[in-house]
Amino acid sequence: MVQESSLACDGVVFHYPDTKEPALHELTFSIPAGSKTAVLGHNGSGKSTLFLHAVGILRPQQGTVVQGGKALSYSKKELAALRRKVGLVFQDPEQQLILSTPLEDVSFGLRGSGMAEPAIAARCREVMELLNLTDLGDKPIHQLSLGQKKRTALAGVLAMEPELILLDEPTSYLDPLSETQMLKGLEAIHDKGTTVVMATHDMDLAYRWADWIIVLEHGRCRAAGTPEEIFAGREELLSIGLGLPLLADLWFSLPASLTAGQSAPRTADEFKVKLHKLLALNHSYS
Ligand SMILES: Nc1ncnc2c1ncn2[C@@H]1O[C@H](COP(=O)(O)OP(=O)(O)OP(=O)(O)O)[C@@H](O)[C@H]1O
Repeated sequence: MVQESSLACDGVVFHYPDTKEPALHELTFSIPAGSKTAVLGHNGSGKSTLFLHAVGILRPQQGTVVQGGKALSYSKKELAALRRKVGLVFQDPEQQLILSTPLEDVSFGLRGSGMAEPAIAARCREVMELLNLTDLGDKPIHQLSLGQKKRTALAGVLAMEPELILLDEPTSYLDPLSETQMLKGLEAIHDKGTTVVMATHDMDLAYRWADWIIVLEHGRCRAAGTPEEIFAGREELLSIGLGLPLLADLWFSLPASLTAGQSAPRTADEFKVKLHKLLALNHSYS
């Protein structure tokens, strides 16, 4: 069965003015609809440039961007529809937050969509509760911490209920509690059928969170697949040059005779269960 794609690129080339190398270099990949996709890649590999193409802020000089099965044509009407369907959360919340308080900012897009005031209030309440922002609704944005600002920027995008949400480094600089709150919000929107795509340098997060992974290198797609395929072994991981997730590193450091034929565990709990089984099995043969 061919899996429906939420976002795809076919041979996309994009060169910023006055730069030597293209930022996107015949980039081709597909992100399955309904997936939780992590986009991995070194600094400068093209992740942010790709996201700007996905929302139509940048337009490829060659190739096509496909959203919901349709190649973008960049007509005014289509771009307006695209921005309702695809939400982008910037790495730096300062680029996104434009009003004075979280409540004003989160309701801004909804007001623009012509929604009635009681429905706007209910939607804002729901997303702010989901991201633990309820008590901060009227606080001046410039007094919020970075984690609170990042969650406010996400709330503004979630309120619009996009089909596809793209997040550029959503958990960078967050403490563990803020990261958990952010991931809880993403889980809730994913459960409703939204495709969630995040660019991240956090290999441990990508490893435990994603169900589809894309690896960019110099603006090209170096690898794409399920975490099991991408993180199939130490050599593959090292050849991608992005470092090993801790759990995969520990798993692959066990004797191969013990782990043969088994996929590496993706959460600490899964790791403990697999390890206990291996130890029990090994003990019964000794
Ligand atoms: N506005 C710009 N003008 C010129 N070059 C740019 C611009 N924005 C990005 N680039 C270049 O395009 C390439 C891809 O950058 P991009 O920001 O997409 O990478 P990234 O993978 O998101 O990086 P990071 O992990 O550091 O956020 C880099 O070589 C970068 O220097």
